[in-house]
Amino acid sequence: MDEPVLLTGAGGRVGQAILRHSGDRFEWRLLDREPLGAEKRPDGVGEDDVYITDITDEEAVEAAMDGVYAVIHLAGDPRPEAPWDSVLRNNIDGTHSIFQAAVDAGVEKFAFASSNHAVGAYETPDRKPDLYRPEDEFRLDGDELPRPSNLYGVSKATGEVLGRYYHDHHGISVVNVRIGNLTEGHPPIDYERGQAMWLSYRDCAHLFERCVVADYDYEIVYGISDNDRKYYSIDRAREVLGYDPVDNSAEFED
Ligand SMILES: NC(=O)C1=CN([C@@H]2O[C@H](COP(=O)(O)OP(=O)(O)OC[C@H]3O[C@@H](n4cnc5c(N)ncnc54)[C@H](O)[C@@H]3O)[C@@H](O)[C@H]2O)C=CC1
Ligand SMILES: O=C1O[C@H](COP(=O)(O)O)[C@@H](O)[C@H](O)[C@H]1O
Repeated sequence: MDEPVLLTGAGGRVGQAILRHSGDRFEWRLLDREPLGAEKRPDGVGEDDVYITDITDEEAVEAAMDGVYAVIHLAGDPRPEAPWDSVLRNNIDGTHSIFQAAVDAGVEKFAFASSNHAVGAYETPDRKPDLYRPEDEFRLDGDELPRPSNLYGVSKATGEVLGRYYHDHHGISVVNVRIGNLTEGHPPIDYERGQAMWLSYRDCAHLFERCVVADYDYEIVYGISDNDRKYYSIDRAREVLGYDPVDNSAEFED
Protein backbone atom coordinates (compact mmCIF):
# COMPACT_ATOMS: atom_id res chain seq x y z
CA MET A 1 0.00 0.00 0.00
CA ASP A 2 1.56 3.28 -1.13
CA GLU A 3 -1.13 5.74 -0.05
CA PRO A 4 -0.59 7.49 3.29
CA VAL A 5 -1.98 6.62 6.68
CA LEU A 6 -3.21 9.69 8.59
CA LEU A 7 -2.39 9.61 12.31
CA THR A 8 -4.25 12.24 14.36
CA GLY A 9 -2.94 13.08 17.82
CA ALA A 10 0.48 11.95 16.58
CA GLY A 11 2.40 13.85 19.25
CA GLY A 12 0.69 12.18 22.21
CA ARG A 13 1.51 9.02 24.14
CA VAL A 14 -0.39 6.57 21.93
CA GLY A 15 0.78 8.29 18.75
CA GLN A 16 4.41 8.20 19.82
CA ALA A 17 4.14 4.53 20.85
CA ILE A 18 2.89 3.74 17.33
CA LEU A 19 5.50 5.84 15.56
CA ARG A 20 8.34 4.54 17.69
CA HIS A 21 7.59 0.89 16.91
CA SER A 22 5.89 1.09 13.49
CA GLY A 23 7.47 4.26 12.11
CA ASP A 24 8.84 2.48 9.06
CA ARG A 25 5.71 0.46 8.22
CA PHE A 26 3.63 3.06 6.34
CA GLU A 27 3.77 6.35 4.48
CA TRP A 28 2.71 8.53 7.41
CA ARG A 29 0.81 11.78 7.41
CA LEU A 30 0.79 13.26 10.91
CA LEU A 31 -1.74 15.65 12.43
CA ASP A 32 -1.73 17.36 15.82
CA ARG A 33 -2.61 20.80 17.11
CA GLU A 34 0.80 21.01 18.83
CA PRO A 35 4.05 21.28 16.84
CA LEU A 36 5.68 17.97 15.90
CA GLY A 37 9.44 18.50 15.99
CA ALA A 38 11.86 16.15 14.22
CA GLU A 39 12.22 14.13 17.46
CA LYS A 40 8.52 13.22 17.25
CA ARG A 41 8.63 12.13 13.60
CA PRO A 42 9.98 8.88 12.19
CA ASP A 43 12.90 9.09 9.74
CA GLY A 44 11.66 10.12 6.33
CA VAL A 45 8.59 11.99 7.58
CA GLY A 46 9.26 15.61 6.72
CA GLU A 47 7.43 18.82 7.49
CA ASP A 48 5.35 18.44 4.30
CA ASP A 49 3.75 15.34 5.83
CA VAL A 50 2.78 17.18 9.02
CA TYR A 51 -0.46 19.10 9.56
CA ILE A 52 -0.60 21.32 12.63
CA THR A 53 -4.28 21.99 13.07
CA ASP A 54 -7.24 21.48 15.33
CA ILE A 55 -9.42 18.54 14.26
CA THR A 56 -12.50 20.76 14.37
CA ASP A 57 -11.05 22.93 11.57
CA GLU A 58 -12.92 21.32 8.66
CA GLU A 59 -10.95 22.99 5.85
CA ALA A 60 -7.59 22.06 7.29
CA VAL A 61 -8.75 18.50 7.99
CA GLU A 62 -10.01 18.18 4.41
CA ALA A 63 -6.55 19.11 3.12
CA ALA A 64 -4.86 16.60 5.44
CA MET A 65 -7.21 13.82 4.30
CA ASP A 66 -6.56 14.12 0.56
CA GLY A 67 -5.40 10.79 -0.93
CA VAL A 68 -5.31 8.99 2.44
CA TYR A 69 -5.86 5.19 2.57
CA ALA A 70 -6.52 4.74 6.30
CA VAL A 71 -6.98 6.91 9.40
CA ILE A 72 -5.84 6.17 12.94
CA HIS A 73 -7.78 8.73 14.97
CA LEU A 74 -6.30 9.42 18.40
CA ALA A 75 -6.62 13.19 18.82
CA GLY A 76 -8.84 14.23 21.69
CA ASP A 77 -9.00 14.97 25.38
CA PRO A 78 -7.81 11.75 27.12
CA ARG A 79 -8.60 12.76 30.70
CA PRO A 80 -11.13 10.55 32.49
CA GLU A 81 -12.12 13.66 34.50
CA ALA A 82 -12.42 15.93 31.45
CA PRO A 83 -15.39 18.32 31.60
CA TRP A 84 -18.29 18.18 29.16
CA ASP A 85 -17.33 21.27 27.13
CA SER A 86 -13.94 19.77 26.36
CA VAL A 87 -15.12 16.26 25.42
CA LEU A 88 -17.98 17.75 23.39
CA ARG A 89 -15.55 19.84 21.34
CA ASN A 90 -12.44 17.69 21.13
CA ASN A 91 -13.86 14.17 21.27
CA ILE A 92 -17.35 14.39 19.75
CA ASP A 93 -17.23 17.35 17.33
CA GLY A 94 -13.61 16.50 16.50
CA THR A 95 -14.35 12.85 15.77
CA HIS A 96 -17.36 13.81 13.65
CA SER A 97 -15.16 16.17 11.64
CA ILE A 98 -12.52 13.47 11.02
CA PHE A 99 -15.13 10.85 10.01
CA GLN A 100 -16.90 13.24 7.63
CA ALA A 101 -13.65 14.27 5.95
CA ALA A 102 -12.62 10.61 5.69
CA VAL A 103 -15.76 9.51 3.86
CA ASP A 104 -15.68 12.62 1.65
CA ALA A 105 -12.12 11.70 0.63
CA GLY A 106 -12.94 8.00 0.04
CA VAL A 107 -10.77 6.67 2.89
CA GLU A 108 -11.08 2.86 3.20
CA LYS A 109 -10.32 2.14 6.87
CA PHE A 110 -10.76 4.03 10.12
CA ALA A 111 -9.36 2.99 13.51
CA PHE A 112 -10.82 4.94 16.43
CA ALA A 113 -9.15 5.22 19.83
CA SER A 114 -11.99 4.32 22.17
CA SER A 115 -11.43 3.58 25.83
CA ASN A 116 -11.95 1.28 28.78
CA HIS A 117 -13.93 4.20 30.20
CA ALA A 118 -16.71 3.54 27.64
CA VAL A 119 -17.49 0.41 29.70
CA GLY A 120 -16.11 1.28 33.15
CA ALA A 121 -19.46 0.93 34.92
CA TYR A 122 -19.36 -2.86 34.40
CA GLU A 123 -16.83 -2.78 37.25
CA THR A 124 -19.58 -2.99 39.87
CA PRO A 125 -18.83 -3.24 43.60
CA ASP A 126 -19.85 -6.94 43.65
CA ARG A 127 -17.30 -7.73 40.89
CA LYS A 128 -14.40 -5.73 42.38
CA PRO A 129 -11.61 -6.46 43.04
CA ASP A 130 -11.98 -10.08 41.91
CA LEU A 131 -12.39 -9.20 38.22
CA TYR A 132 -8.88 -7.72 38.24
CA ARG A 133 -7.37 -11.06 39.30
CA PRO A 134 -6.06 -13.92 37.12
CA GLU A 135 -8.43 -16.61 38.43
CA ASP A 136 -11.60 -14.55 37.75
CA GLU A 137 -13.47 -15.55 34.58
CA PHE A 138 -15.60 -12.44 34.01
CA ARG A 139 -14.95 -11.03 30.52
CA LEU A 140 -16.20 -8.16 28.35
CA ASP A 141 -15.86 -9.07 24.67
CA GLY A 142 -17.06 -6.01 22.73
CA ASP A 143 -20.65 -7.24 22.19
CA GLU A 144 -21.90 -5.51 25.36
CA LEU A 145 -23.57 -2.09 25.36
CA PRO A 146 -21.49 0.87 26.62
CA ARG A 147 -21.66 1.64 30.35
CA PRO A 148 -19.44 4.71 30.67
CA SER A 149 -17.49 5.56 33.83
CA ASN A 150 -17.68 9.31 33.25
CA LEU A 151 -18.43 11.98 30.61
CA TYR A 152 -15.15 11.20 28.89
CA GLY A 153 -16.42 7.61 28.54
CA VAL A 154 -19.69 8.96 27.12
CA SER A 155 -17.67 10.80 24.45
CA LYS A 156 -15.83 7.59 23.55
CA ALA A 157 -19.09 5.61 23.29
CA THR A 158 -20.38 8.40 21.06
CA GLY A 159 -17.33 8.06 18.82
CA GLU A 160 -18.10 4.35 18.47
CA VAL A 161 -21.68 5.18 17.42
CA LEU A 162 -20.45 7.79 14.93
CA GLY A 163 -18.37 4.99 13.43
CA ARG A 164 -21.42 2.74 13.24
CA TYR A 165 -23.28 5.49 11.35
CA TYR A 166 -20.45 6.19 8.90
CA HIS A 167 -19.90 2.48 8.27
CA ASP A 168 -23.60 1.73 7.68
CA HIS A 169 -24.30 4.78 5.51
CA HIS A 170 -20.97 5.31 3.74
CA GLY A 171 -19.33 1.88 3.73
CA ILE A 172 -16.06 2.87 5.42
CA SER A 173 -14.47 0.03 7.45
CA VAL A 174 -14.35 0.99 11.13
CA VAL A 175 -12.59 -0.58 14.09
CA ASN A 176 -13.00 0.83 17.59
CA VAL A 177 -10.13 -0.05 19.89
CA ARG A 178 -11.14 0.21 23.55
CA ILE A 179 -7.64 0.94 24.79
CA GLY A 180 -6.83 -0.13 28.35
CA ASN A 181 -3.90 1.53 30.13
CA LEU A 182 -0.92 2.38 27.95
CA THR A 183 2.16 2.63 30.13
CA GLU A 184 5.72 2.66 28.91
CA GLY A 185 8.25 0.04 29.95
CA HIS A 186 6.26 -1.78 32.63
CA PRO A 187 2.66 -2.14 33.88
CA PRO A 188 1.29 0.36 36.40
CA ILE A 189 2.71 -0.31 39.87
CA ASP A 190 0.41 -1.06 42.85
CA TYR A 191 -2.67 -0.76 40.61
CA GLU A 192 -4.43 -4.07 39.94
CA ARG A 193 -6.97 -2.54 37.58
CA GLY A 194 -4.18 -0.97 35.52
CA GLN A 195 -2.25 -4.24 35.43
CA ALA A 196 -5.37 -6.04 34.15
CA MET A 197 -5.74 -3.56 31.29
CA TRP A 198 -2.07 -2.85 30.59
CA LEU A 199 -1.14 -2.22 26.98
CA SER A 200 2.58 -2.14 26.29
CA TYR A 201 4.00 0.28 23.74
CA ARG A 202 5.03 -2.45 21.30
CA ASP A 203 1.68 -4.28 21.55
CA CYS A 204 -0.08 -0.95 20.99
CA ALA A 205 1.89 -0.28 17.80
CA HIS A 206 1.32 -3.82 16.53
CA LEU A 207 -2.43 -3.61 17.24
CA PHE A 208 -2.90 -0.36 15.30
CA GLU A 209 -0.68 -1.71 12.51
CA ARG A 210 -3.12 -4.62 12.21
CA CYS A 211 -6.02 -2.12 12.09
CA VAL A 212 -4.48 -0.70 8.91
CA VAL A 213 -3.62 -4.03 7.29
CA ALA A 214 -6.55 -6.35 8.19
CA ASP A 215 -9.95 -6.51 6.47
CA TYR A 216 -13.10 -5.87 8.54
CA ASP A 217 -16.50 -4.19 8.40
CA TYR A 218 -17.44 -2.69 11.81
CA GLU A 219 -15.69 -3.95 14.93
CA ILE A 220 -15.21 -3.22 18.62
CA VAL A 221 -12.10 -4.78 20.12
CA TYR A 222 -10.16 -4.40 23.34
CA GLY A 223 -6.64 -3.02 23.29
CA ILE A 224 -4.67 -4.69 26.08
CA SER A 225 -1.58 -6.90 26.22
CA ASP A 226 -1.96 -10.65 26.84
CA ASN A 227 -2.16 -10.16 30.61
CA ASP A 228 -2.91 -13.09 32.98
CA ARG A 229 -5.08 -10.61 34.85
CA LYS A 230 -7.77 -9.51 32.43
CA TYR A 231 -11.48 -8.81 32.21
CA TYR A 232 -11.38 -7.79 28.56
CA SER A 233 -11.28 -10.56 25.98
CA ILE A 234 -8.75 -10.11 23.18
CA ASP A 235 -10.20 -13.01 21.17
CA ARG A 236 -11.96 -10.74 18.68
CA ALA A 237 -8.82 -8.69 18.08
CA ARG A 238 -6.91 -11.91 17.45
CA GLU A 239 -9.55 -13.36 15.10
CA VAL A 240 -10.45 -10.31 13.04
CA LEU A 241 -7.25 -8.30 13.09
CA GLY A 242 -4.58 -10.95 13.57
CA TYR A 243 -3.47 -9.25 16.81
CA ASP A 244 -0.72 -11.29 18.44
CA PRO A 245 0.52 -9.50 21.57
CA VAL A 246 3.85 -10.38 23.16
CA ASP A 247 3.61 -8.71 26.58
CA ASN A 248 1.89 -9.78 29.84
CA SER A 249 1.76 -7.73 33.03
CA ALA A 250 2.26 -10.93 35.08
CA GLU A 251 5.88 -11.05 33.90
CA PHE A 252 6.59 -7.93 35.96
CA GLU A 253 5.14 -9.22 39.24
CA ASP A 254 7.49 -10.29 42.07
N1 LIG B 1 -3.17 6.61 26.97
C1 LIG B 1 -4.08 5.68 27.28
O1 LIG B 1 -3.83 4.78 28.11
C2 LIG B 1 -5.43 5.70 26.60
C3 LIG B 1 -5.73 6.58 25.59
N2 LIG B 1 -6.97 6.51 24.96
C4 LIG B 1 -7.30 7.42 23.87
O2 LIG B 1 -6.23 7.46 22.94
C5 LIG B 1 -6.12 8.78 22.40
C6 LIG B 1 -4.70 9.30 22.62
O3 LIG B 1 -4.46 9.35 24.01
P1 LIG B 1 -3.05 9.80 24.59
O4 LIG B 1 -2.01 9.64 23.54
O5 LIG B 1 -2.86 9.13 25.88
O6 LIG B 1 -3.33 11.34 24.86
P2 LIG B 1 -2.31 12.56 24.73
O7 LIG B 1 -2.94 13.72 25.41
O8 LIG B 1 -0.94 12.14 25.12
O9 LIG B 1 -2.32 12.82 23.16
C7 LIG B 1 -3.42 13.40 22.50
C8 LIG B 1 -2.88 14.23 21.35
O10 LIG B 1 -3.99 14.77 20.64
C9 LIG B 1 -3.77 16.15 20.42
N3 LIG B 1 -5.07 16.80 20.41
C10 LIG B 1 -5.97 16.87 21.42
N4 LIG B 1 -7.06 17.54 21.04
C11 LIG B 1 -6.85 17.91 19.75
C12 LIG B 1 -7.61 18.66 18.81
N5 LIG B 1 -8.81 19.18 19.13
N6 LIG B 1 -7.10 18.83 17.56
C13 LIG B 1 -5.87 18.33 17.25
N7 LIG B 1 -5.10 17.65 18.10
C14 LIG B 1 -5.59 17.44 19.35
C15 LIG B 1 -2.89 16.63 21.57
O11 LIG B 1 -2.13 17.78 21.21
C16 LIG B 1 -2.02 15.41 21.83
O12 LIG B 1 -0.79 15.44 21.10
C17 LIG B 1 -7.18 9.64 23.08
O13 LIG B 1 -8.29 9.74 22.22
C18 LIG B 1 -7.51 8.85 24.33
O14 LIG B 1 -8.85 9.10 24.72
C19 LIG B 1 -7.91 5.60 25.33
C20 LIG B 1 -7.66 4.73 26.37
C21 LIG B 1 -6.41 4.69 27.08
O1 LIG C 1 -8.98 6.23 28.56
C1 LIG C 1 -8.02 6.34 29.32
O2 LIG C 1 -7.74 5.32 30.17
C2 LIG C 1 -6.46 5.21 30.80
C3 LIG C 1 -6.61 4.23 31.97
O3 LIG C 1 -7.58 4.73 32.85
P1 LIG C 1 -7.29 4.96 34.41
O4 LIG C 1 -8.59 5.44 34.98
O5 LIG C 1 -6.86 3.64 34.95
O6 LIG C 1 -6.15 5.95 34.49
C4 LIG C 1 -5.99 6.59 31.25
O7 LIG C 1 -4.74 6.51 31.88
C5 LIG C 1 -5.93 7.48 30.01
O8 LIG C 1 -5.47 8.78 30.34
C6 LIG C 1 -7.31 7.60 29.43
O9 LIG C 1 -7.24 8.31 28.19
